[in-house]
Amino acid sequence: MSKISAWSSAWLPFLAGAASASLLWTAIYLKYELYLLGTEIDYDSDDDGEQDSDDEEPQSNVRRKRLMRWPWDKLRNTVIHASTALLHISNDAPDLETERSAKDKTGHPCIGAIFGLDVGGTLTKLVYFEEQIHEYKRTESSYHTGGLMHHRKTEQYHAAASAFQVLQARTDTMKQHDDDSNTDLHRLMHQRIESVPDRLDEFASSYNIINSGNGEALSPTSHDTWVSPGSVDLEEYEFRTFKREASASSGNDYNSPTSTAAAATTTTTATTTTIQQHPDSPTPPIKKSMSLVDIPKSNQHAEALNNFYSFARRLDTYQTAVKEKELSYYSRKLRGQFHFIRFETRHMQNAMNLMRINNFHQNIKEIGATGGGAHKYANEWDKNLGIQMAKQDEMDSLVAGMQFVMSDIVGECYTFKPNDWKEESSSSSSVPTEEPENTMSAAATAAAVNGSLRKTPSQNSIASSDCCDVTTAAGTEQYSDPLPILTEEPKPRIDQWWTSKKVQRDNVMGAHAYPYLLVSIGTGVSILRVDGPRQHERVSGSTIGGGTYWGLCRLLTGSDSFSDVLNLAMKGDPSKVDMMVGDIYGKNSDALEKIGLPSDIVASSFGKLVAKQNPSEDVKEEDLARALLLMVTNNIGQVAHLNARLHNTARIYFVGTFLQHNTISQQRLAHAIDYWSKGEMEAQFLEHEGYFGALGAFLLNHGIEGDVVTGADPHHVRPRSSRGKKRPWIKMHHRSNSMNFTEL
Ligand SMILES: Nc1ncnc2c1ncn2[C@@H]1O[C@H](COP(=O)(O)OP(=O)(O)O)[C@@H](O)[C@H]1O
Ligand SMILES: CC(C)(COP(=O)(O)O)[C@@H](O)C(=O)NCCC(=O)O
Repeated sequence: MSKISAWSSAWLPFLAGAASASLLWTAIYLKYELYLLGTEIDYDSDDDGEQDSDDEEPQSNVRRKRLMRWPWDKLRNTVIHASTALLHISNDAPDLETERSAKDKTGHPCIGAIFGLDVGGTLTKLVYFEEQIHEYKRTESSYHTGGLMHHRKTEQYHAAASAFQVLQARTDTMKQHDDDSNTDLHRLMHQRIESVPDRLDEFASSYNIINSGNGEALSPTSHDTWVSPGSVDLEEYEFRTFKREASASSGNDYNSPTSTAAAATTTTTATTTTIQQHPDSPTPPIKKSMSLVDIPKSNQHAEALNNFYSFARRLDTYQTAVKEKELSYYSRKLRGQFHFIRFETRHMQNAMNLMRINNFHQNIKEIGATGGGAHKYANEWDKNLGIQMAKQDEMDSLVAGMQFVMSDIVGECYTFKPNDWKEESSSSSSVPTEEPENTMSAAATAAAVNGSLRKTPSQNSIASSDCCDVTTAAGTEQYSDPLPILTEEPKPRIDQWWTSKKVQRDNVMGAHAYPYLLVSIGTGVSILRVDGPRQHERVSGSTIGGGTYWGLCRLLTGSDSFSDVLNLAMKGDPSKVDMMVGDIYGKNSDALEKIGLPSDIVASSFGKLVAKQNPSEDVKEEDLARALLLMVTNNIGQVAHLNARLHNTARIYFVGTFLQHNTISQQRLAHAIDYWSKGEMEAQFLEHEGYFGALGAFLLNHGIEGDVVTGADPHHVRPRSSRGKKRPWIKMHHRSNSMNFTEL
């Protein structure tokens, strides 16, 4: 004890002195820190995350401040800027050359294979593919447990799930032109959870689907609740598209991880080794992934992919880009999920910045790309991101993407019919009553997908080629007359079309599908005649397209959102600005009968404004938005109809983002084509209308094309020459709508 007191009396004064000195230093230091912190808040008080101009020549304390900046400050800037996609590439970003050489090194993850890009005049569309591991596991186990029949049944469930989700969500979103509906998302997510393949039976029972287990066709127990795909076509389809690698027959162990990798590297060549599998043949060996898409599976790749997927899942928080969740679908052919994103091309710089700030560019070496912007922006992408655009032809991509979707999704196509339109079939007990467009029930969808809706006799002229299903596609060399003669003259039904209803159409595949006219309404309009898989020609176009409408609307209305403009147009009254035939001739003129024009159709779009003292008097923005929409749409319809006549195509598919959520134009086009063709032609629309280019770029970049895309037997596609006509004039006269007289 005495020893301790002696020790403390000797050391205590020293320890106390040291402690007080350290307290003093700490106080001085803290005061200095607080001073700096105060100055630092002032330093970036505008909170813009940008360095102010006086930073160029910093004072010594400012230099010190910058070193001491709180880490969250930088983080916050990144988050804020990234979330609004307004970030400028910082000067201290990694050197692109270093990144580029890293990408070139073997083994560096390159995830560009999952993308397809379409850079258009107004919008850039991005498609990405998410391979689904669960799916092939399920497929594999279904072979072992339930056999081939069970496998086919599960395929059908899944196809139905995809179709149902897309159709249902789209039907709902069309009620309201809302880009990003959380309600839809919530509902979709709920459905998707239910459709997890591992819980397939619960999923099926939740929709009252009979799972008899004997391979019979699926049938809904209640047509009010579920969509059943046309069972026959799906079963056939299954056998036509089943792929087996050539190496499968050489006894590979498809379950071993090494063979999975080997299989993955050769999957793209599987397109040439399609084997027709008959139901009675022995259970085939199956590889781990049946996806045609070649996505390498190293850990590094998996991590890079996961990074991107989790980013993309959050993408709806970004203002400039929209992820179209209602369009996501599971591809039966490629065994994975497709997702769809778009942003305005004028925000390209921000999009590149966003990729850079999230470091995605480090893992992307090349990307399948199409559209004019794939050429225009190729150098910028290379320079800023080190990403090469693997350019795919715009029209090839469009056709490939469209035909792929039509062979992959049940119920992709639809048209509009006037409300007095009735089904032909008398067995209407199983056919639900259709409801007007925008309220199409699941039941109507179900019947439509089943192909149970029939045309009226006056529509039968095109029914023979229109209502065939995928199964009848291959093997039959029947070419119906594209423009058959009508026995009875259908009456024009102008008024009813304004409340026309959405009617599903079977996806016409194979030889019966051709020829058809494809009208792409993007910024401008391109018109193609399609004669077969990869057999198409751009026959015409029009400068009056979606860009015309949107550009003029920005001038004429105060709106700067396309969906707002569509909402305006819904409320508008075009007769406030359009001059009707009756306005010129008087209401009941006999002369009108002679020239064959009713008095209540438009004689001149916007013509009424000519006669008014003050053109804007009693005219609202919504009237302008509506009249303009009809003007542009009528013009497109007319050009399309004339081209369909010229090129002998009874079916006209209208695609392009101009039509997205744009029921007015779709109804109008359906009416216009029916009216002008006297019922001989039909306008059809597709649920993924704006994304075929991007999807096609993805597919073509993987070499997925031809019969794999279309489901058609190429031997049964009528070659162009078989029509015995060469049409050299097409190239000369119809390629462009904007005449260039000096060249003629
Ligand atoms: N959210 C939107 N923003 C801008 N335009 C839109 C939007 N939604 C639909 N559109 C219409 O779609 C057109 C672009 O269609 P799209 O097929 O993407 O063509 P492109 O490839 O030329 O950009 C626009 O000109 C406009 O009429
Ligand atoms: C030039 C285009 C092919 C570009 O396609 P888009 O981005 O408009 O979808 C298209 O705008 C177009 O075909 N315009 C009409 C040109 C004409 O036929 O006169």
